[in-house]
Amino acid sequence: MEKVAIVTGSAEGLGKGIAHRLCKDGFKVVVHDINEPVLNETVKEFKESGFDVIGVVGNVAKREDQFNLVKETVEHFGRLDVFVNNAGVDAVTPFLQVEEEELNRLFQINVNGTVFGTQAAAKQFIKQETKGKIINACSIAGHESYEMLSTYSATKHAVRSFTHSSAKELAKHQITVNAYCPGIAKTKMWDRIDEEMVKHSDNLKPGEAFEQYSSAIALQRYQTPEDVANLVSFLASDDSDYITGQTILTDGGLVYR
Ligand SMILES: NC(=O)C1=CN([C@@H]2O[C@H](COP(=O)(O)OP(=O)(O)OC[C@H]3O[C@@H](n4cnc5c(N)ncnc54)[C@H](O)[C@@H]3O)[C@@H](O)[C@H]2O)C=CC1
Ligand SMILES: CC(=O)C(C)=O
Repeated sequence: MEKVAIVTGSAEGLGKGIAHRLCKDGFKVVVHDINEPVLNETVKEFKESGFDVIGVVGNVAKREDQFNLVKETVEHFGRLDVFVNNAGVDAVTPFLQVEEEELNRLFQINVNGTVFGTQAAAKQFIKQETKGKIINACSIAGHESYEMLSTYSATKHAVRSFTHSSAKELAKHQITVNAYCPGIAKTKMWDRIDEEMVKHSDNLKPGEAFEQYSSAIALQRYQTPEDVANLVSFLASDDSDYITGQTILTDGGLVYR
């Protein structure tokens, strides 16, 4: 029996890399994103590679969209086995200038989105009477708090906490909840972070914030979506069945916990 996985925010970036890897691992995959045109391109590309995928448009911050995502998945593929809460957004702001709009936007997407996704997936696993795997996007910023990234870091600390508490509550249903904590990956997220850090600095040039963060990586290279997907592939596999409530760093040696 082929298993079914959902990856939120997977039209591009780390999510796309994760969805691609799960397809290669033999999963039927639901590619999901708020950005419909890019989502359609990714679904087309995956289908041309022979992968069994569908695309669903939605906003993780909306509870109804998250439950609808699971409903559409089950209607199409008949079941759900893995839910990856990958979608997330960033903000670069000096702490004294952080406004309510930023706090609401980041918490609604990064935290509420993860909670709603976890609830929707767990209810489906319980209904199916099967084990299930929930895998959350945390970050090095869920273990360490960064200057100019205070709201973002707070949301990722919250994701880490929800990973722990939901894992404790859902374990009796044989549902595991774990998180991957990437370091510095050159996706559009880091392009935006670099651009904003330059704006808030007197001496940084474009690319230099990314270079500064990357230069601290022990393995001496920035992260690729494949690096992240390697960990998520393991967390989605039966080999991780005895692991729950863990928020695992995959950062090339940057934050040590
Ligand atoms: N890039 C990095 O270095 C790191 C990224 N992460 C986390 O990994 C995850 C993926 O990051 P990236 O791929 O770098 O980001 P990205 O910005 O490159 O891609 C994010 C994707 O999520 C989608 N998305 C955004 N808001 C959404 C919403 N409300 N509903 C549905 N989809 C939405 C976007 O359209 C985009 O396709 C995020 O949770 C991020 O916080 C964690 C650590 C490091
Ligand atoms: C984007 C991100 O999680 C960091 C801290 O680089």
